Amino acid sequence: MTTPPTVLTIAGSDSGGGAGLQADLRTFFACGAHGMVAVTAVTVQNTIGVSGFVEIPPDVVADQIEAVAVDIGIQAAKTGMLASADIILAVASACDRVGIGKDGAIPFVVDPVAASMGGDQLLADNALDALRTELFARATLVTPNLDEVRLLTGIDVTDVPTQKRAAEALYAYGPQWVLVKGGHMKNVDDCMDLLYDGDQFYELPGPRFDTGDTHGSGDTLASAITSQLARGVPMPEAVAFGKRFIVRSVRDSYSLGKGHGPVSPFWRLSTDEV
Ligand SMILES: Nc1ncnc2c1ncn2[C@@H]1O[C@H](COP(=O)(O)OP(=O)(O)OP(=O)(O)O)[C@@H](O)[C@H]1O
Ligand SMILES: Cc1ncc(COP(=O)(O)O)c(N)n1
Repeated sequence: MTTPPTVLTIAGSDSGGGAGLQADLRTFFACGAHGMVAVTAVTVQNTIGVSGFVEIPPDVVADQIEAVAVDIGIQAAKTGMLASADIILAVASACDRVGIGKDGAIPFVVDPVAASMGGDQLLADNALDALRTELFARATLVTPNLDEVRLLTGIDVTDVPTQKRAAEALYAYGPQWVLVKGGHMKNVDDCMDLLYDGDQFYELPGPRFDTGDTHGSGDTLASAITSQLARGVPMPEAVAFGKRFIVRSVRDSYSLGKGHGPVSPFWRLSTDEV
């Protein structure tokens, strides 16, 4: 069998299996990629919320990245929960050593996870600066949701013009591409994500499903995009694929436990095409 593209997630574990590295690996698999993991934190989590987490020592996070890079090779990488400024610094320098990032050969998707969908904090307050200066500057693509946009830029996105202004503000931190996700936009019937390359805006419209079962939607979207970048697909097409992928996965999300159920990439295991 042909070796599939090899992709790395640098992310936290969700014991409930809905988000985090579990969602990333599930999506990589559904997209035909070989998934690898540098674990950053182990959360104690279910569908109701996150009751705690322990961080992996920063040098162990860096060692995981280097171990897979020197042996297996990485064709694209993404980040999820990074927990602390020290882990961010360790990830940034490991990325430089192995060539991950816009100045290296390996596409790098930075999903600036700050909190769970239930509002539990997953990133230390003092880590926002490191996220902006160390990771955004190295990123091929950053994929903030509207709460993360507010934390990172102070901009309250309420419509398409403010979504565009936020994309411009985030682009100033140095990523090659910015995707401002519209899942948290209030009082709208659709979910429009906006891609920006410093010059052109690309609108990615999509339906809004009336469901609370969207746990892991951000991770799933970023992982689907990463799996395409690993194949050398150009960014606008990779993001368009990711959007089609997440629309199907939210449509097929399922209820689990007493809280928010996960989005599901299982539809991709049937013979249906996106
Ligand atoms: N109810 C919904 N119906 C359809 N698409 C949705 C819905 N909610 C989110 N999405 C899509 O899912 C993706 C993730 O969006 P969102 O803005 O919710 O990011 P996120 O907050 O990082 O996700 P999460 O925290 O739930 O993992 C986007 O493409 C968004 O448009
Ligand atoms: C380990 C981990 N990583 C990421 C998320 C964000 O996902 P969501 O916003 O759907 O809760 C999470 N809850 N847990």
